[in-house]
Amino acid sequence: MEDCVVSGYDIPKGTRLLVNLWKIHRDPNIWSDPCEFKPERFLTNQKDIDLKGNHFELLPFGTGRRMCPGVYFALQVLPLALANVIQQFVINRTSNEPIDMSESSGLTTSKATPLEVLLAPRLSHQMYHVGS
Ligand code: HEM
Repeated sequence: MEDCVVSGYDIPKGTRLLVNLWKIHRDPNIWSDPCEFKPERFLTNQKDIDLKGNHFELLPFGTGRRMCPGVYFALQVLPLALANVIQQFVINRTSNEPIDMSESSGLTTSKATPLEVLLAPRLSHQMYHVGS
C-alpha cells in the first residue's frame, strides 16, 4: 500500500476508508427527488442501472473483489419470496396515518418507526398446509 490522493484528498497508506453509500445513493446530480421512495424510477429513467457493482451510483451489493458473493442468489430469491407473500396474503395497514419514512442512523439504515401491517390469508386454508 502507498499514500494516495482521492478527489484531491491526501490519504496516508494504511488509512481505513469507509465509502458513504447513503450519500452516493442520494446524489441529486443522479437521482431526481433522491429522498422520495419512488421504486418506479427503476422501471423508467433508471431502468438500465446495473446492481452488480458496475454502476457506481447504485451499489447495494458493494463493488470490486470484496463485493457481496450472495448477489445472484439474493436477486433470484428476493422477488420469489416477495411474490409468495403478495400472492398468499392481503396486506393492510393498522392506521391511515401517513407512513413515517424517517430513518435511524447506524452502519446500515432502517426505519426509525417500524411499519405495522396486518396479514390476512388470501387463499383457501388448505393452501397453507406445512409439515407432515
Ligand atoms: C438483498 C440482499 C443482500 C444485500 C443488499 C447484500 C449486501 C452486501 C454488501 C453491501 C456487502 C459488503 C460488500 C463490500 O464490502 O463492498 C456484502 C457482503 C457479503 N455478503 Fe451480502 N448482501 C445480500 C445478500 C447476501 C446473501 C444472500 C449472502 C449469502 C448467501 C451474502 C453473503 C455475503 C458475504 C459472505 C459477504 C462478505 C464478502 C467479503 O467480505 O468478501 N449476502 N453483502
